[in-house]
Amino acid sequence: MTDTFKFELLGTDGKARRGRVHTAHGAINTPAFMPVGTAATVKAMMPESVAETGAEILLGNTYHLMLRPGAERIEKLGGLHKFMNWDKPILTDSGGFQVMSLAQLRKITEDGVRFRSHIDGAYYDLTPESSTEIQRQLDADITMCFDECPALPAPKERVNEAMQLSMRWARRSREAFTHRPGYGQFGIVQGGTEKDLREESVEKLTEIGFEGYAIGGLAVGEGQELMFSTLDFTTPVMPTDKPRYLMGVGKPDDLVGAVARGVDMFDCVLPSRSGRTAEAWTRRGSVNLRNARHKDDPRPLDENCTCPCCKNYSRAYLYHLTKTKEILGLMLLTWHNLHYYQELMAGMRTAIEEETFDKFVVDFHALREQGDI
Ligand SMILES: CCOC(=O)Nc1nc2cc3nc(NC)[nH]c3cc2c(=O)[nH]1
Repeated sequence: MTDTFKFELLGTDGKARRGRVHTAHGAINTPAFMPVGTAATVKAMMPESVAETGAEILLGNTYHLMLRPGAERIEKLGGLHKFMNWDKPILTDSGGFQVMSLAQLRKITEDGVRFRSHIDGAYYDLTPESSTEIQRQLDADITMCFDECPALPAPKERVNEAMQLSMRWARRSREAFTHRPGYGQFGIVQGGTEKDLREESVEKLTEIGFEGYAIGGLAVGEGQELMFSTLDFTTPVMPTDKPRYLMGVGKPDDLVGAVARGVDMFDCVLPSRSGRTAEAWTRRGSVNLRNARHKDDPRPLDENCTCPCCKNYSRAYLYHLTKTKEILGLMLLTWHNLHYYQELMAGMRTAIEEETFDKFVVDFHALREQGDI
């Protein structure tokens, strides 16, 4: 536990960074991957199992939790850590992105967003102030600013409008934030794939001052090349003494490329969602367990993986569980995928410490080109 929120930059290798974020509920080694615990659970996983994969922080979704069971209820029950039996750090999103992707009818005004719940159709408002208050009620160690993420491709004018609105909302989010030792708030850089807009957004956010800075507005359909080129001119103008968090990313090769471009933290539903759609991620690429070629295969998913799924179960068994829609299939594949993602992050942390990150990247891609998985 720590009483002050801080980021230690422990080492670098090129633009890749090795660090540690200290929060009220513990430390997070970076580069770090955050499993997504949408409705106060990482689907198909016990929290103890999530911790066993090596995860040191989880992401909670404000939009889902405000609708059900409600932030007040979770606050009364002692906060999200107690509610879901996770005593390590939690980062909550601000709800903005999920409202735009999940809610029915939504109306954006200068004040915030009015929307209808996708659950019961009731009307709700989210503003920078109410989003920040909800995240406080959840007792999030890291609170995110309320922002607007435009879908890409979009005309520069539209991207600029969304960025300027998000910067005004960032100031209101900061003013509504309750400063407590060990708790931090991250600003969210917007600006699409436009260099000048990204630079202006960083300038405006660092003027306000946050404990960390997220890169929003990406992984929204722009493709990996445009995402990487945007990172190439965005991370260099971001503060070096604060964590950088790329939201919603990504596939293993996205993570490796983004760490190489100076990103410290990630979240993505991919490993847990793939665990429920019979897709396993391995160091050699992804494996679809619905494919009949696995029916008689006695090998584990990955001989080199040390997770309970690879240590004790064959592909034939995983294929059987998939075909029969057995719950254990969801559990084992989710566990494996989250374990693999944490192994990938641990490997990158070690490579940066040893200044062998370039070799790590070469080996990472070589294994994936060998095929035969
Ligand atoms: C996780 C904290 O994010 C927020 O509070 N706002 C926000 N969330 C995003 C989530 C995203 N997921 C993806 N791809 C899967 N892209 C995203 C962008 C944002 C964003 O700009 N802003």
